[in-house]
Amino acid sequence: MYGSGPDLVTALGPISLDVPRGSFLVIVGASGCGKSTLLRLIAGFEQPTAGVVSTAGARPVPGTGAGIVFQQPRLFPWKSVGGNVGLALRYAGVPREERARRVPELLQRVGLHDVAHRRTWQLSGGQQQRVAIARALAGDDPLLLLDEPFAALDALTRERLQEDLRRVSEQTGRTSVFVTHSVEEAVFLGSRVVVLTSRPGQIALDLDIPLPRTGLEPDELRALPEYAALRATVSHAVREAAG
Ligand SMILES: Nc1ncnc2c1ncn2[C@@H]1O[C@H](COP(=O)(O)OP(=O)(O)OP(=O)(O)O)[C@@H](O)[C@H]1O
Repeated sequence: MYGSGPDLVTALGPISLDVPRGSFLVIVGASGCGKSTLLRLIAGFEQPTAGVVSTAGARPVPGTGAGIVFQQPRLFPWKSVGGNVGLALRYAGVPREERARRVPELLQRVGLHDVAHRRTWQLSGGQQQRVAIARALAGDDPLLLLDEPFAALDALTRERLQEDLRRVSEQTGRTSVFVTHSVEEAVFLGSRVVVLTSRPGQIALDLDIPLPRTGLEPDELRALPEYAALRATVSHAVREAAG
């Protein structure tokens, strides 16, 4: 709950979710249903009014244990692309020599190895969001939290970033929680999709996405009949949940 008295807002209803290590959970729901609140609870930025949140068996401590990517990349404009990633490594306590080795590695992962020396404001929106993802991966935190990271991007860039994030999540084995409005994005990225009802958000659908995580090209995956069926199921649940 937020606020009090006449300003009281119950953002989320009772929610019980267990996210196994290594899974990719996508939370979908209408605007204002509490998706970001749920993510902020997991990150430890908010405390639940009732109930318990625990990550890796302990109460989440803000700023530790999770790499976070927001809708806007929030990069440091006075630093180069590599400098932004290097700073995240420094905050994570990585020594200088190791930082020099790991910055190019992380940039390679998100397809930005050739722009390491550019200023971040010289990059496109999609490239900036790639830097934000590299930065979130830098801490080696087991958890990756992403709050509508691709919402501000054009459709083609968004698709590319979804494809790269799916690959990176497989390669790094991070446990990911990703918030979106997009059913398409949810089914493509998630190993599991949870649809929330409108506020106060509760679980309307909790669906495993048993699609192959490796071995298929993105277009092959999107062309599978099972893909279309899952998309239809989630889409139906989103419409029902919005009331
Ligand atoms: N700090 C706050 N103080 C008061 N109310 C808040 C606060 N943060 C969120 N809310 C309210 O809680 C509800 C859920 O907000 P939240 O941002 O979690 O929803 P959301 O599903 O992420 O929305 P969107 O998809 O539009 O980003 C909304 O009604 C919002 O106005």
